[in-house]
Amino acid sequence: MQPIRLGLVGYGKIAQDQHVPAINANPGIQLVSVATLGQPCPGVENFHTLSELLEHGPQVDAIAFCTPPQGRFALVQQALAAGKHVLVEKPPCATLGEALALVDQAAAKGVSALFAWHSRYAPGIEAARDWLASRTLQSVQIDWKEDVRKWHPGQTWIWQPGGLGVFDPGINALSIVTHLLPHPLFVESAELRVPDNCQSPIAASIKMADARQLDVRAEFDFDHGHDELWSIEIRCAEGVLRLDNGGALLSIDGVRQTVSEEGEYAAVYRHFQQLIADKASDVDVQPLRLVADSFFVGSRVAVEAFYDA
Ligand SMILES: NC(=O)C1=CN([C@@H]2O[C@H](COP(=O)(O)OP(=O)(O)OC[C@H]3O[C@@H](n4cnc5c(N)ncnc54)[C@H](O)[C@@H]3O)[C@@H](O)[C@H]2O)C=CC1
Ligand SMILES: O=C1O[C@@H]([C@H](O)CO)[C@H](O)[C@H]1O
Repeated sequence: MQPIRLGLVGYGKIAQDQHVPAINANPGIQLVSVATLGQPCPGVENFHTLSELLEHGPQVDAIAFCTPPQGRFALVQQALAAGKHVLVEKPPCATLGEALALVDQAAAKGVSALFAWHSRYAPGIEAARDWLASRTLQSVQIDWKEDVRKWHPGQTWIWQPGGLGVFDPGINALSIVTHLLPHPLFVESAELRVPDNCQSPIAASIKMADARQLDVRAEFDFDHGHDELWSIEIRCAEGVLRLDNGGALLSIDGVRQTVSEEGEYAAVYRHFQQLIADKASDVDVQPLRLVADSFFVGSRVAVEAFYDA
């Protein structure tokens, strides 16, 4: 069977750190071209724009999008209009409306679309989901804290409208809990702490619940120390489940559990391959809805200016 011929748009940090290594390790996918405004990708044909890639590059079956969320909607629409399958990094778009439009447009074109909530593919997630399925949930505590200087060095887009600020990593935690919990969540209140020189928050506290009043709290911090804290603790009547290191580690009542050995992005691309084979899509917008609602109801607290350097 011929490998999927893949184009990629936005050869930046995550494309270099995760996407290209995962693609190169998957014999069923071949990266053939890149469109990017930054440094070119070795070993493939490079272009500055998606239009040039589509018009002058080698034939592609699918396109992966690793650009910032601002402006991504028009790019993905262009790929869908050309009949390409699409894999879209999180968050899928800068707004909920754009994401919902992509869902409809992919279905109308009959191509496969994947909103790549990469944290849902962390090694401990499916084992956690299986354990929780028969448990009585009591409360959820999310602590998602990292250093933006380490994970987004010099990326000014993240502080601009549509860049989400601390919700850029925080949405990963929301993608996990919306995958693990049985009922939809609603934002009850939020506090967004916005630096004087930024358009998006550097920290946030969010209170959520489901229709059965499950108490779900989240603390996000983008100005955390060098050692990340990416943890979710779910207290149940039968015991306490804890995901650490972004879902890579799973413990139940303090006992470490056996988890998958597959990395997040290897699993993302294996899932994309399967969706194309099944002529299906996986385009959940719940995490983005919770972010949008946090911005709707969140109180703003001005905090001191943030400087990357
Ligand atoms: N930095 C990280 O650790 C992670 C980032 N992500 C997500 O991946 C996306 C990208 O993030 P990063 O790679 O960190 O950003 P980045 O700023 O390092 O890379 C973005 C790339 O897109 C290119 N670009 C921008 N507009 C373009 C356009 N119109 N056409 C072609 N290329 C264009 C830029 O030249 C740059 O190379 C974001 O949505 C982010 O949430 C996901 C997981 C981890
Ligand atoms: O999606 C994201 O993940 C974190 C970090 O790379 C941990 O995986 C990053 O801040 C955010 O964009």
